[in-house]
Amino acid sequence: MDSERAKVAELQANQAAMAHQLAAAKTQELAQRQELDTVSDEINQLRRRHARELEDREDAMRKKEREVRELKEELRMAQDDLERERETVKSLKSTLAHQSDAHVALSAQISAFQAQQLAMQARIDAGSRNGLELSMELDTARKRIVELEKETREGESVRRKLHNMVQELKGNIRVFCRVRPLLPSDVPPRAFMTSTSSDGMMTPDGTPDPEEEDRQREEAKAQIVFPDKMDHKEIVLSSSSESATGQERKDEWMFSFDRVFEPQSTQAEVFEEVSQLAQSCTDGYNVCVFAYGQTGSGKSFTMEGGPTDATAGMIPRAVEQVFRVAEELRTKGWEYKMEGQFLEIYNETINDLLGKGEFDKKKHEIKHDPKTGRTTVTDVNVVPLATPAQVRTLLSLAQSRRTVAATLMNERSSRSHSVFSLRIRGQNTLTGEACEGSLNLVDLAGSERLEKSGAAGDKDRLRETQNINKSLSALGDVVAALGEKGEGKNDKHIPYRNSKLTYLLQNSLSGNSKTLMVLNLSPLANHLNESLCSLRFATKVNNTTIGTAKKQTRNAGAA
Ligand SMILES: Nc1ncnc2c1ncn2[C@@H]1O[C@H](COP(=O)(O)OP(=O)(O)OP(=O)(O)O)[C@@H](O)[C@H]1O
Repeated sequence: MDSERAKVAELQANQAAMAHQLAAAKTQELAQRQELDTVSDEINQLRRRHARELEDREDAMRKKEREVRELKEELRMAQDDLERERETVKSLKSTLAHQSDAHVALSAQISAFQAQQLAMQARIDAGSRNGLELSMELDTARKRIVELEKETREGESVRRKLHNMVQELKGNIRVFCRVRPLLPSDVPPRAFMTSTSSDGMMTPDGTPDPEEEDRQREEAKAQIVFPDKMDHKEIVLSSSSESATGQERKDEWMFSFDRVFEPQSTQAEVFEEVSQLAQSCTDGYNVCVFAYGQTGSGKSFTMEGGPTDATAGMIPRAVEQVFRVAEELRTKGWEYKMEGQFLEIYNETINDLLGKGEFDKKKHEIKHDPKTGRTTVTDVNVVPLATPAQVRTLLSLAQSRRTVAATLMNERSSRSHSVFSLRIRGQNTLTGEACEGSLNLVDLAGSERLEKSGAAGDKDRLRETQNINKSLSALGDVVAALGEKGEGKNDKHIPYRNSKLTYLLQNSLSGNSKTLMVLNLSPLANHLNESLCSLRFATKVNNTTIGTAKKQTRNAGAA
């Protein structure tokens, strides 16, 4: 039993020891559990910290990546900038290269200019040494210019006097004669058909025969010769006919004038002779140029002319010359004012060719001022003229209004006298001189006699022709009376009032003026008698001396 007891005691002791051990193990376990809790807390804390750190790292990583991207973008932009800069540098380098070339050239130029400047300076130095001498010479030259200007003005007065003396010596009525060329219309085409054809008019193939053409043209021409090849003053007309006894009879008529123009003469050649006269009106004279002759003889062609410069007639040429002379005289102190009028005398009635409307219904009266010698016509348009172009416009306006009617002799025959008048007033601002002249350019109506014009059967044409003949014979009477007066019959009455034409031109026909008659002749054989009548009339005019032309001067400032 004891052993049992000992064993129980031992077991109890073991049990106690084991309970003790168990308690110790429980305490240890508790401690270890607490330790485990602490460790797992620590682990959790570590995990959380680690997770936070991981997050932080990832954030940092993303930030870094963003920064890297931004840096890459910046790098790309920087590279672009760099590229551009490189390009700029390249172009700047090339500009620099050019600039340096230019610089080299400019430096060379500057050197050359410097050399020139030195040379100039040397010349200026030399010049300034002569300066005094030069200014003295300049003074002398200035004085000489003043003297020369004075001499020029005096020379101009002398020229005017001499020019007018020459005109006077030539006679104050002068006559030119101009024969117009044969025109294609003078010999109709039918006339060129040979007379050997069956009907006496046609070639076998119906074309004109050139030889026949020449022969018939020669036949159509009057026999006119110009024997005076030196001075061109003579014209001889001849005709052959059969006398009553069957013998050939040759008649010859010789006339001489101041100048005879052959058919091939140009407008410029005719104007060369007229120009001197036209110039007189700027010197204060009344100048009158008439074109006289039968219808179709070339009066309008001579006075007005054709549309080209070469064919321009006396009116446009004279007007251009007056303007040109006036401009030249401006340097000598002359200031000119010009005005123009263009009238037509038709059936003894005055028409204003510059008036309004188709036909002028106003009644115009001619007035002469005995004090100024000025002629005016009431109610007509007097146009101030400043340029030759204005005159040309005025002439074409007038031309379109001229009364034209058909006659046998010229389809657009002018049946009226046209009178273009240019009045010129001059004043010399340096010498105080003043003058007033006029230029009348008259295209007379056809001078043919009644039976020739075919007018006898037509009442209106008959009246026209009678009026034309009346005024042309009145012109002849005035010229004849002026001639008698010029020969000493001082009390001789001059019948200016017998026609509108002579009354209008009274002051331009009297002894105070210069008159030129251009006799126009047709070259046709069947106009021979008419040509002879015209030549006789012109000879009567040519033999007339009507005294000395007087210059119209007035006090400066007078109207
Ligand atoms: N010198 C010339 N050169 C060339 N053609 C001319 C010449 N003279 C006149 N003519 C021409 O002759 C024709 C008749 O001339 P113009 O009309 O000048 O005659 P006119 O005498 O004025 O006649 P009218 O009395 O009918 O006015 C016109 O066709 C004109 O062009």
